[in-house]
Amino acid sequence: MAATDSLMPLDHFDLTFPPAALGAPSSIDEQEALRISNAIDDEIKHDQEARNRRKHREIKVMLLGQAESGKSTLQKQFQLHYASQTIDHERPSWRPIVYFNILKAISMILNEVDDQYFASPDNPPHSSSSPANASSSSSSSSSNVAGTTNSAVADPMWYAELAYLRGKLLPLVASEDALAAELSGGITVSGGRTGVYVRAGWQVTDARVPLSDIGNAPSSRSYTMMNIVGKTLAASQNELKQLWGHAAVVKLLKEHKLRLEEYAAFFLDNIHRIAQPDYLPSTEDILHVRLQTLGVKEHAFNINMGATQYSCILYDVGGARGQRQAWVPYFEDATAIIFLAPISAFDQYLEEDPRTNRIDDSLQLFTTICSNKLLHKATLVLMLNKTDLLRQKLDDGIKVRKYISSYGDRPNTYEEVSEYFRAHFIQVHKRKDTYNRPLYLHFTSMLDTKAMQRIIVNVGESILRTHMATVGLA
Ligand SMILES: Nc1nc2c(ncn2[C@@H]2O[C@H](COP(=O)(O)OP(=O)(O)OP(=O)(O)O)[C@@H](O)[C@H]2O)c(=O)[nH]1
Ligand SMILES: [Mg+2]
Repeated sequence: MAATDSLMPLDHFDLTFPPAALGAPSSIDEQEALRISNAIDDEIKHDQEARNRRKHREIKVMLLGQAESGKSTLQKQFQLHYASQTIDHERPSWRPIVYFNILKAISMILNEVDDQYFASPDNPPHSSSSPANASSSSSSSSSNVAGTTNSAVADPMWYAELAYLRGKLLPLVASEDALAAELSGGITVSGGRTGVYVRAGWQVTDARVPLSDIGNAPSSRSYTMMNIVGKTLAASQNELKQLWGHAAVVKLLKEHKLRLEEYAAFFLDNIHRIAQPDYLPSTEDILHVRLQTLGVKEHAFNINMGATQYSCILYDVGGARGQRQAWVPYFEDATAIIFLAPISAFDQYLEEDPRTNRIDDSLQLFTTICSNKLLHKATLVLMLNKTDLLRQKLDDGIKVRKYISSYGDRPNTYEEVSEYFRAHFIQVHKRKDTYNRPLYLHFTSMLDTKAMQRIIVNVGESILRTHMATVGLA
């Protein structure tokens, strides 16, 4: 019978041992084997605990929101707070991007000037001879904010003045594409209205990793290109200032026929400083720069809380519609989401879909974020951003109800409008967040460094406290 037993298929055997065999080894060798096995088990447990501890000290924060909502600017504010020395290291590499922003602004101004003043064949924009008073209109205002004109028709002198300035500035504008090509490493990406894309690696992606500074390498083509643009900028700075302060341009801005990006006024107001040969971008310059993010960029730094150091990774994403599918793979691991909604954008439409109001897009996007199952463990922080621009637009008399009819007859004041938008976002959170997470909400103006540094500490603490409670360390 024993022979039959041994022929039984193996899976019919139940391997059982008497308890004594486990608890009481019968020989010295077995005792030693058990000791080693227990030691290995302890080691594995210890490793696992260390891994868990490390994991619990790792914070992953995603910055989400539509394009131009201020995500990369917030990332720079984090960098300023937690890794400020890296900003100094990066400074030179921002110089060509500042130049590029300026070239973009000038070409937008000249395009609009052409459309508005030179569209008729009677007024071709070709004259390049210096009119006797080429700068007379412009000298009346050193900044567009201050100077205004309400004349319903163009002053006849403007045509000659604008044509002259246009001719002087054309060489500068002509270098826009070449500089873009250098910055993007020869990759052409359709730029749209904003049109500032640069190759990955130009912008620092990890605040702890030193920048491989293309712009500092004296032999590089980028460096040569940047120097050419810098010299052309220095040579045309007076004409640039005249165009920027010209009554015709002031008029277009005042009538909202010319809409410039946020950075334009700041850089053009500071043109003489930027045109210096030894120009090095200030922190304020870096915060103002517009550089569209492509894909998902990681930025790593450490946060200390009490005696514990947390390693934090910020994921800064491209916010345009075509880029949003790239966010999803990062959701499951996210400790927190900081959602940015620019509430100044009530009178703007998406570049990628000109029928969609930008506030509406932000609300829809926030709805999908609140209800996304992959994000159910993430702490939610909402920043209603660009409050400085909101105030400015309301002070300029732009009416919310013209763009958002449901706003009705409510007063067009900052307090009412900001509260109206806040209520809408809170409502979305209440309705769509089935996990009943708290919502940490802040009104922000991302360029106000003093205020932002306070908010960043506050947000960091909220995220860490919630995280510690979740992983049982509180
Ligand atoms: N005035 C003002 N400008 C801001 C504010 N926040 C951001 N900006 C400016 O808005 C522009 C766009 O900001 P970014 O941080 O590049 O926007 P983003 O969300 O990263 O955009 P994408 O990378 O395209 O998704 C930059 O020129 C910033 O300087 C703000 O609160 N007030
Ligand atoms: Mg960005």
